[in-house]
Amino acid sequence: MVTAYKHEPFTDFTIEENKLAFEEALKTVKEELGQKHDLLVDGQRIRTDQEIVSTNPANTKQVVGTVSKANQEVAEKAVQAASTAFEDWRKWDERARAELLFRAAGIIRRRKHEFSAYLVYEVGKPWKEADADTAEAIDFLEYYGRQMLELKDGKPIESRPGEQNRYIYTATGVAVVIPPWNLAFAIMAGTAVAPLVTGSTVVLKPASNSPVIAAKFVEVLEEAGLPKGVLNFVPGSGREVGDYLVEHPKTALISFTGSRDIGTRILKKAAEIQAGQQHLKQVIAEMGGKDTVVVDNKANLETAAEAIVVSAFGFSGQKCSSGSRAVVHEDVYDELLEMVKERTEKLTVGNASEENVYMGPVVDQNAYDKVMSYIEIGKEEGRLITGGKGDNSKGYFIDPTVFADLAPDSRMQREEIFGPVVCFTKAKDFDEAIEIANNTEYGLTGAVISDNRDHLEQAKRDFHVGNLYFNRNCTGAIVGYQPFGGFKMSGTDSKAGGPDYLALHMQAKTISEKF
Ligand SMILES: NC(=O)c1ccc[n+]([C@@H]2O[C@H](COP(=O)([O-])OP(=O)(O)OC[C@H]3O[C@@H](n4cnc5c(N)ncnc54)[C@H](O)[C@@H]3O)[C@@H](O)[C@H]2O)c1
Ligand SMILES: N[C@@H](CCC=O)C(=O)O
Repeated sequence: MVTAYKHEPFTDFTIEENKLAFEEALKTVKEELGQKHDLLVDGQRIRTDQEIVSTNPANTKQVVGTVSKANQEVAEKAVQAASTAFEDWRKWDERARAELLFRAAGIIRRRKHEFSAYLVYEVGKPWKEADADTAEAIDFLEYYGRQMLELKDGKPIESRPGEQNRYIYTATGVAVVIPPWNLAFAIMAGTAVAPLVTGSTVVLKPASNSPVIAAKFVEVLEEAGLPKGVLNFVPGSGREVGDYLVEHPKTALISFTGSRDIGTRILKKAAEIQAGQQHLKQVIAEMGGKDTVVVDNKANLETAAEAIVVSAFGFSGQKCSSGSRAVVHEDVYDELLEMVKERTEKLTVGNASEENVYMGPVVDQNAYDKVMSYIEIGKEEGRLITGGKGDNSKGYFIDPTVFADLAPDSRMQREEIFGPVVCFTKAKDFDEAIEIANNTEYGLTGAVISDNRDHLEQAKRDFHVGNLYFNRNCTGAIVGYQPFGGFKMSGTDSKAGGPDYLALHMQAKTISEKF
């Protein structure tokens, strides 16, 4: 019997003991930084001459680790190993596969601060964000393990006298898993273990900004007892290794999380039938967002200001769920803008390894350049209220930035910026606010701050997003509580951390027997 699923609690760093424990973990991990991490193919560790050097975005001189880099030859071996291992792994008892996930969750829970400390150094996560990322990784392991136990006997269907019918789920085959760097632990771990627990084998190509945390996770799975070939770890270039894995005729399932451009490229490539391919590839693609906080005229403005600031600036706006747009009723627009400005100016920006830093850096030079160029566009399209400055002398720091008076169809209000920038647009009434909120090609998350029940009901019906929140921020979905995934160009709406997610990784089989 397993206990009922409950999400992993977040660490309260105001408790001295927790704060000291985290500082200790940061110190220990700092001493470990710079290690070399190998590829893993068919249970064999491989060290290559070519390496990915992972550095701390808050202090670019600090090397977090170097990770061997796969090429197409290694990728080929990884697919072949996964294909061979599949024949045995798919026959494992579902309970044994689920228990492996529970063991891995236990290992991570015991070393929770160590993993969070790696996230602080590798992607510049402030303490709380790093802690939440690790907690979510644990949640995915615990939740998907339990989901597999629920699905292991299939789902009930009707039988008739003399005829017994069954509906069961079977494993798919070789799964290629391509995660992003932003929820560097949670999404990487969650998207890797979902196919694993269903009996598929995995080739994991981590994001190049966060390969060290992925290498640490692979070690955990080995320690938990994962057999050789079942998970193969091949960090490498997206174009070279990513494309190769996606196109491979033995790839049966692709689980991608990342940008719209790469996601749509993968969907297209996966649809092309390769020589020797005998199946259609299943694709899960969770992509970008342009997420809106809508504020009504009858609303608690304290709640609204808090929701806008948390949604926009948590992890420096580098979440697909980040609320980069505020669409506000004209009656409360000026007052709310002033409240958001005040709150924003109180936020602390700095090296995420220090306590009480609200916002760390953005992840790399490309991200820095991209966000700074959007800030220039913002100055032309709107009115700069606060922020707007960056400093990349030591790390990639950008001030939390607020723009006002953006046209609904401006570039700032349509394109994903993926940085600490929020843009205000005025709406004459609630109907117009929802219309503006829906006017992007994305449909991932959204929030409505309103005390008007009719308007909340209207938003349920008409606000076209996969994750809709009322009277709170639009980030921070919790596994098992707020299954996550978007509409439109935000993806295939797979709802990670939800009851339907595992089924997307399997093939349903109907078995009918006459007596
Ligand atoms: N919807 C979601 O659940 C969700 C969650 C997190 C992030 N995101 C989105 O991810 C993006 C940020 O992450 P990112 O910068 O890592 O995205 P990205 O698209 O640049 O990269 C994602 C992954 O794809 C790989 N990749 C790159 N080129 C490839 C190719 N040609 N073939 C195969 N793989 C390739 C990368 O190496 C990385 O592992 C944002 O758009 C964000 O909104 C979405
Ligand atoms: N699931 C996360 C976002 C993942 C994308 O970056 C959230 O709900 O904030």
